[in-house]
Amino acid sequence: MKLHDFPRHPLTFGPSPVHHLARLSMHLGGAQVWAKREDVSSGLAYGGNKVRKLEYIVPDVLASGADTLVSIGGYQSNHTRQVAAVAAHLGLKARLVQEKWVPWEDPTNDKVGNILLSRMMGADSRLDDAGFDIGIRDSWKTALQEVEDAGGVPYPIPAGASEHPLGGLGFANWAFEVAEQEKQLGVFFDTIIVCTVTGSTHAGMIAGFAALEYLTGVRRRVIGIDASATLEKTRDQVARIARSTASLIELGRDLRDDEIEVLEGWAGDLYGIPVESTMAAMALGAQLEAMITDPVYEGKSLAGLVDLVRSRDIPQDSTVLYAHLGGQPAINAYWRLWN
Ligand SMILES: Cc1ncc(COP(=O)(O)O)c(CNC2(C(=O)O)CC2)c1O
Repeated sequence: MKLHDFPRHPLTFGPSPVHHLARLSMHLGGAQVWAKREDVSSGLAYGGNKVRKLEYIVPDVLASGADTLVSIGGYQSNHTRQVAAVAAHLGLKARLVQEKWVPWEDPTNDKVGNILLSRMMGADSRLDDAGFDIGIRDSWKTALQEVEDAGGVPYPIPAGASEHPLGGLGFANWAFEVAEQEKQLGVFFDTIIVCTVTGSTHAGMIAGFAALEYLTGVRRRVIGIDASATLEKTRDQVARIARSTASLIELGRDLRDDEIEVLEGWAGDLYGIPVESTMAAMALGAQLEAMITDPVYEGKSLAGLVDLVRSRDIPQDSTVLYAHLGGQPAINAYWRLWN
Protein backbone atom coordinates (compact mmCIF):
# COMPACT_ATOMS: atom_id res chain seq x y z
CA MET A 1 0.00 0.00 0.00
CA LYS A 2 1.04 3.58 -0.52
CA LEU A 3 1.89 5.43 2.70
CA HIS A 4 -1.22 7.57 2.67
CA ASP A 5 -3.46 4.50 2.35
CA PHE A 6 -2.37 3.23 5.78
CA PRO A 7 -4.82 4.13 8.58
CA ARG A 8 -3.48 6.71 11.04
CA HIS A 9 -4.96 7.55 14.46
CA PRO A 10 -4.01 11.23 15.10
CA LEU A 11 -2.23 11.69 18.44
CA THR A 12 -0.70 15.14 17.88
CA PHE A 13 -2.15 18.65 17.57
CA GLY A 14 -1.17 18.62 13.89
CA PRO A 15 2.19 19.09 12.14
CA SER A 16 5.04 19.50 14.61
CA PRO A 17 6.41 23.05 14.53
CA VAL A 18 9.49 23.98 12.47
CA HIS A 19 11.57 26.99 13.46
CA HIS A 20 14.89 28.63 12.69
CA LEU A 21 17.64 28.40 15.31
CA ALA A 22 19.11 31.78 14.39
CA ARG A 23 21.38 32.24 17.43
CA LEU A 24 22.76 28.71 17.26
CA SER A 25 23.33 29.11 13.51
CA MET A 26 25.17 32.40 14.08
CA HIS A 27 27.24 30.87 16.87
CA LEU A 28 28.32 27.92 14.73
CA GLY A 29 29.11 30.20 11.79
CA GLY A 30 28.18 27.65 9.16
CA ALA A 31 24.99 26.16 7.76
CA GLN A 32 21.61 27.55 8.71
CA VAL A 33 20.07 25.30 11.37
CA TRP A 34 16.36 24.77 11.89
CA ALA A 35 14.51 22.41 14.26
CA LYS A 36 11.34 20.32 13.93
CA ARG A 37 9.87 19.85 17.37
CA GLU A 38 8.33 16.48 18.26
CA ASP A 39 8.71 17.53 21.91
CA VAL A 40 5.95 20.12 21.60
CA SER A 41 3.55 18.46 19.16
CA SER A 42 1.20 16.41 21.35
CA GLY A 43 -0.87 16.85 24.48
CA LEU A 44 -0.15 13.27 25.56
CA ALA A 45 2.27 13.48 28.51
CA TYR A 46 4.90 15.65 26.76
CA GLY A 47 4.80 13.59 23.54
CA GLY A 48 7.90 12.80 21.54
CA ASN A 49 8.86 10.62 18.59
CA LYS A 50 7.04 7.51 19.71
CA VAL A 51 3.66 9.25 19.51
CA ARG A 52 4.29 9.61 15.76
CA LYS A 53 5.04 5.89 15.45
CA LEU A 54 2.02 4.92 17.55
CA GLU A 55 -0.31 6.90 15.25
CA TYR A 56 0.11 4.06 12.71
CA ILE A 57 0.03 1.26 15.31
CA VAL A 58 -3.12 2.31 17.18
CA PRO A 59 -5.52 1.28 14.34
CA ASP A 60 -4.04 -2.23 14.56
CA VAL A 61 -4.36 -2.17 18.36
CA LEU A 62 -8.04 -1.24 18.14
CA ALA A 63 -8.70 -3.83 15.44
CA SER A 64 -7.04 -6.54 17.55
CA GLY A 65 -9.41 -6.14 20.48
CA ALA A 66 -6.45 -5.93 22.87
CA ASP A 67 -6.98 -4.45 26.32
CA THR A 68 -3.35 -4.06 27.41
CA LEU A 69 -0.37 -2.45 25.65
CA VAL A 70 2.82 -4.31 26.64
CA SER A 71 6.16 -2.61 26.04
CA ILE A 72 9.73 -2.24 27.31
CA GLY A 73 12.49 0.30 27.88
CA GLY A 74 15.00 1.51 30.42
CA TYR A 75 14.02 2.98 33.79
CA GLN A 76 13.83 6.42 32.15
CA SER A 77 12.32 5.25 28.86
CA ASN A 78 10.52 8.00 26.94
CA HIS A 79 9.02 5.26 24.82
CA THR A 80 7.25 3.39 27.62
CA ARG A 81 5.97 6.72 28.99
CA GLN A 82 4.43 7.46 25.59
CA VAL A 83 2.90 3.96 25.49
CA ALA A 84 1.38 4.62 28.92
CA ALA A 85 0.03 7.94 27.62
CA VAL A 86 -1.56 6.39 24.53
CA ALA A 87 -3.04 3.60 26.66
CA ALA A 88 -4.61 6.20 28.98
CA HIS A 89 -5.83 8.15 25.94
CA LEU A 90 -7.50 5.03 24.51
CA GLY A 91 -8.85 3.63 27.79
CA LEU A 92 -6.52 0.63 27.69
CA LYS A 93 -4.09 -0.79 30.27
CA ALA A 94 -0.31 -0.59 30.00
CA ARG A 95 2.18 -3.18 31.28
CA LEU A 96 5.71 -1.83 31.09
CA VAL A 97 9.03 -3.60 31.63
CA GLN A 98 11.65 -1.10 32.81
CA GLU A 99 15.10 -2.63 32.54
CA LYS A 100 18.30 -1.25 34.03
CA TRP A 101 19.63 0.00 30.71
CA VAL A 102 21.80 2.70 32.29
CA PRO A 103 24.33 2.15 35.11
CA TRP A 104 23.32 5.49 36.60
CA GLU A 105 23.57 4.91 40.35
CA ASP A 106 21.18 7.54 41.62
CA PRO A 107 18.38 6.65 44.08
CA THR A 108 15.95 8.84 42.13
CA ASN A 109 16.59 7.07 38.80
CA ASP A 110 13.58 4.74 39.14
CA LYS A 111 11.37 7.27 40.92
CA VAL A 112 11.25 10.54 38.96
CA GLY A 113 10.85 11.66 35.33
CA ASN A 114 9.41 9.23 32.80
CA ILE A 115 8.76 6.34 35.18
CA LEU A 116 6.89 8.65 37.56
CA LEU A 117 4.74 9.95 34.70
CA SER A 118 3.96 6.39 33.55
CA ARG A 119 2.84 5.44 37.04
CA MET A 120 0.77 8.64 37.34
CA MET A 121 -1.05 7.53 34.17
CA GLY A 122 -1.87 4.19 35.76
CA ALA A 123 0.66 1.99 33.96
CA ASP A 124 1.80 -1.24 35.62
CA SER A 125 5.50 -0.37 35.45
CA ARG A 126 7.83 -3.05 36.81
CA LEU A 127 11.60 -2.87 37.25
CA ASP A 128 13.89 -5.55 35.83
CA ASP A 129 17.64 -5.60 36.44
CA ALA A 130 18.58 -6.71 32.90
CA GLY A 131 20.97 -4.37 31.11
CA PHE A 132 20.72 -2.45 27.80
CA ASP A 133 20.02 -4.18 24.48
CA ILE A 134 17.86 -2.93 21.59
CA GLY A 135 16.82 -6.49 20.69
CA ILE A 136 13.75 -8.54 21.62
CA ARG A 137 13.96 -9.36 25.34
CA ASP A 138 12.81 -12.36 27.39
CA SER A 139 11.49 -10.00 30.08
CA TRP A 140 9.10 -8.53 27.51
CA LYS A 141 7.96 -11.96 26.31
CA THR A 142 7.32 -12.96 29.94
CA ALA A 143 5.22 -9.84 30.50
CA LEU A 144 3.12 -10.65 27.44
CA GLN A 145 2.52 -14.16 28.77
CA GLU A 146 1.68 -12.89 32.27
CA VAL A 147 -0.98 -10.53 30.89
CA GLU A 148 -2.50 -13.39 28.92
CA ASP A 149 -2.35 -15.81 31.89
CA ALA A 150 -4.20 -13.19 33.94
CA GLY A 151 -7.03 -13.16 31.39
CA GLY A 152 -5.94 -10.00 29.58
CA VAL A 153 -5.54 -9.47 25.83
CA PRO A 154 -1.99 -8.13 25.34
CA TYR A 155 -0.80 -6.05 22.37
CA PRO A 156 2.99 -6.39 21.84
CA ILE A 157 4.97 -3.18 21.26
CA PRO A 158 8.74 -3.84 21.17
CA ALA A 159 11.36 -1.39 22.41
CA GLY A 160 10.91 1.98 20.73
CA ALA A 161 8.12 0.38 18.63
CA SER A 162 10.94 -0.11 16.13
CA GLU A 163 10.68 -3.84 15.39
CA HIS A 164 6.91 -3.51 15.00
CA PRO A 165 5.99 -4.14 11.32
CA LEU A 166 4.40 -0.67 11.13
CA GLY A 167 7.09 1.04 13.23
CA GLY A 168 8.66 3.00 10.37
CA LEU A 169 5.48 4.55 8.94
CA GLY A 170 5.26 7.42 11.42
CA PHE A 171 8.51 8.96 10.27
CA ALA A 172 7.95 8.11 6.64
CA ASN A 173 4.92 10.38 7.04
CA TRP A 174 7.13 12.90 8.87
CA ALA A 175 9.18 13.28 5.67
CA PHE A 176 6.07 14.24 3.70
CA GLU A 177 5.07 16.67 6.45
CA VAL A 178 8.49 18.33 6.13
CA ALA A 179 7.97 18.75 2.38
CA GLU A 180 4.63 20.48 2.99
CA GLN A 181 6.15 22.79 5.59
CA GLU A 182 9.02 23.67 3.26
CA LYS A 183 6.51 25.00 0.74
CA GLN A 184 4.88 27.14 3.43
CA LEU A 185 8.22 28.40 4.75
CA GLY A 186 9.94 28.85 1.39
CA VAL A 187 12.93 26.80 2.51
CA PHE A 188 14.54 23.49 1.49
CA PHE A 189 16.27 21.25 4.04
CA ASP A 190 19.08 19.44 2.22
CA THR A 191 20.25 17.73 5.42
CA ILE A 192 18.32 16.12 8.27
CA ILE A 193 19.94 15.22 11.62
CA VAL A 194 18.23 12.64 13.86
CA CYS A 195 19.16 10.65 16.96
CA THR A 196 19.04 6.89 16.39
CA VAL A 197 18.94 4.01 18.89
CA THR A 198 16.29 1.33 18.14
CA GLY A 199 16.20 2.77 14.64
CA SER A 200 12.69 3.20 13.25
CA THR A 201 12.60 6.99 13.54
CA HIS A 202 15.67 7.31 11.32
CA ALA A 203 14.62 4.33 9.17
CA GLY A 204 11.17 5.79 8.54
CA MET A 205 12.71 9.10 7.47
CA ILE A 206 15.02 7.28 5.04
CA ALA A 207 12.07 5.49 3.43
CA GLY A 208 9.90 8.62 3.38
CA PHE A 209 12.54 10.87 1.83
CA ALA A 210 13.37 8.13 -0.71
CA ALA A 211 9.70 8.12 -1.74
CA LEU A 212 9.79 11.92 -2.01
CA GLU A 213 12.96 11.71 -4.12
CA TYR A 214 11.10 9.39 -6.49
CA LEU A 215 8.29 11.96 -6.79
CA THR A 216 10.39 15.12 -6.96
CA GLY A 217 13.83 14.00 -8.09
CA VAL A 218 15.32 15.81 -5.09
CA ARG A 219 17.78 13.99 -2.82
CA ARG A 220 18.56 14.85 0.79
CA ARG A 221 21.14 13.65 3.29
CA VAL A 222 19.54 11.99 6.34
CA ILE A 223 22.15 11.58 9.08
CA GLY A 224 21.49 9.32 12.06
CA ILE A 225 23.59 10.13 15.12
CA ASP A 226 24.06 6.94 17.13
CA ALA A 227 23.20 7.24 20.84
CA SER A 228 23.11 3.48 21.53
CA ALA A 229 26.90 3.01 21.77
CA THR A 230 26.17 -0.35 20.09
CA LEU A 231 26.71 1.10 16.63
CA GLU A 232 26.67 -2.04 14.49
CA LYS A 233 23.44 -3.32 16.07
CA THR A 234 21.74 0.03 15.55
CA ARG A 235 23.12 0.46 12.01
CA ASP A 236 21.87 -3.04 11.07
CA GLN A 237 18.47 -2.37 12.64
CA VAL A 238 18.13 0.98 10.84
CA ALA A 239 19.00 -0.63 7.50
CA ARG A 240 16.59 -3.52 8.00
CA ILE A 241 13.69 -1.32 9.10
CA ALA A 242 14.35 1.25 6.37
CA ARG A 243 14.22 -1.47 3.71
CA SER A 244 11.11 -3.12 5.17
CA THR A 245 9.36 0.25 5.42
CA ALA A 246 10.37 1.16 1.85
CA SER A 247 8.88 -2.13 0.68
CA LEU A 248 5.73 -1.60 2.78
CA ILE A 249 5.06 1.76 1.11
CA GLU A 250 5.87 0.31 -2.34
CA LEU A 251 8.94 2.46 -3.00
CA GLY A 252 9.67 0.24 -5.98
CA ARG A 253 13.47 0.15 -5.60
CA ASP A 254 16.08 -0.99 -3.10
CA LEU A 255 17.65 1.67 -0.92
CA ARG A 256 21.20 2.71 -1.79
CA ASP A 257 23.86 2.11 0.87
CA ASP A 258 24.59 5.84 0.96
CA GLU A 259 20.97 6.49 2.01
CA ILE A 260 21.64 4.64 5.27
CA GLU A 261 24.06 6.92 7.14
CA VAL A 262 24.60 6.28 10.86
CA LEU A 263 27.49 8.22 12.40
CA GLU A 264 29.32 7.48 15.61
CA GLY A 265 31.42 9.73 17.80
CA TRP A 266 28.95 11.27 20.22
CA ALA A 267 27.41 8.29 22.08
CA GLY A 268 30.33 7.77 24.43
CA ASP A 269 31.12 4.27 25.69
CA LEU A 270 27.73 3.53 27.26
CA TYR A 271 24.12 4.16 26.26
CA GLY A 272 22.49 6.70 28.55
CA ILE A 273 25.69 8.15 29.97
CA PRO A 274 26.44 11.70 28.74
CA VAL A 275 29.94 12.69 27.69
CA GLU A 276 31.63 16.09 27.41
CA SER A 277 30.22 16.81 23.96
CA THR A 278 26.72 15.97 25.24
CA MET A 279 27.00 18.44 28.09
CA ALA A 280 28.40 21.14 25.80
CA ALA A 281 25.63 20.68 23.23
CA MET A 282 22.88 20.71 25.85
CA ALA A 283 24.32 23.98 27.19
CA LEU A 284 24.47 25.54 23.71
CA GLY A 285 20.88 24.64 22.88
CA ALA A 286 19.63 25.82 26.25
CA GLN A 287 21.63 29.06 26.46
CA LEU A 288 21.31 30.17 22.84
CA GLU A 289 17.79 29.00 22.02
CA ALA A 290 16.15 27.90 25.30
CA MET A 291 15.83 24.58 23.48
CA ILE A 292 16.11 21.88 26.15
CA THR A 293 17.72 18.57 25.19
CA ASP A 294 18.37 15.50 27.32
CA PRO A 295 21.62 13.70 28.23
CA VAL A 296 20.58 10.30 26.77
CA TYR A 297 19.36 11.12 23.25
CA GLU A 298 18.92 14.65 21.91
CA GLY A 299 21.98 16.05 23.69
CA LYS A 300 24.02 13.50 21.74
CA SER A 301 22.39 14.18 18.36
CA LEU A 302 22.73 17.93 18.91
CA ALA A 303 26.42 17.37 19.68
CA GLY A 304 26.72 15.60 16.34
CA LEU A 305 25.03 18.49 14.57
CA VAL A 306 27.35 21.03 16.25
CA ASP A 307 30.49 19.19 15.15
CA LEU A 308 29.27 18.43 11.62
CA VAL A 309 28.33 22.07 11.04
CA ARG A 310 31.49 23.47 12.65
CA SER A 311 33.75 21.07 10.67
CA ARG A 312 31.94 21.95 7.41
CA ASP A 313 31.21 18.23 6.92
CA ILE A 314 27.80 19.81 6.43
CA PRO A 315 28.65 22.60 3.97
CA GLN A 316 28.25 26.26 4.95
CA ASP A 317 25.56 26.79 2.31
CA SER A 318 23.42 23.92 3.65
CA THR A 319 20.11 24.31 5.43
CA VAL A 320 19.89 21.68 8.16
CA LEU A 321 16.78 20.38 9.88
CA TYR A 322 17.39 19.04 13.39
CA ALA A 323 14.75 16.53 14.48
CA HIS A 324 14.10 17.15 18.16
CA LEU A 325 12.45 13.92 19.33
CA GLY A 326 11.66 14.85 22.95
CA GLY A 327 13.28 13.24 26.01
CA GLN A 328 13.20 16.12 28.48
CA PRO A 329 11.27 14.29 31.26
CA ALA A 330 14.34 12.13 31.90
CA ILE A 331 16.44 15.18 32.82
CA ASN A 332 15.27 15.13 36.44
CA ALA A 333 16.85 11.70 36.89
CA TYR A 334 20.17 13.29 35.87
CA TRP A 335 20.00 16.27 38.23
CA ARG A 336 23.50 15.52 39.57
CA LEU A 337 24.99 16.59 36.22
CA TRP A 338 24.14 20.20 37.09
CA ASN A 339 24.80 20.13 40.83
C1 LIG B 1 14.04 11.35 23.02
C2 LIG B 1 14.46 10.25 22.10
N1 LIG B 1 15.20 10.58 21.00
C3 LIG B 1 15.61 9.62 20.14
C4 LIG B 1 15.29 8.29 20.33
C5 LIG B 1 15.78 7.25 19.31
O1 LIG B 1 14.67 6.83 18.56
P1 LIG B 1 14.67 5.37 17.93
O2 LIG B 1 14.59 4.42 19.07
O3 LIG B 1 13.47 5.34 17.02
O4 LIG B 1 15.97 5.20 17.19
C6 LIG B 1 14.53 7.90 21.46
C7 LIG B 1 14.21 6.44 21.67
N2 LIG B 1 13.96 6.10 23.00
C8 LIG B 1 13.79 4.72 23.41
C9 LIG B 1 13.10 4.72 24.77
O5 LIG B 1 12.90 3.64 25.35
O6 LIG B 1 12.74 5.87 25.22
C10 LIG B 1 13.45 3.69 22.48
C11 LIG B 1 14.79 3.73 23.12
C12 LIG B 1 14.10 8.91 22.35
O7 LIG B 1 13.34 8.60 23.43
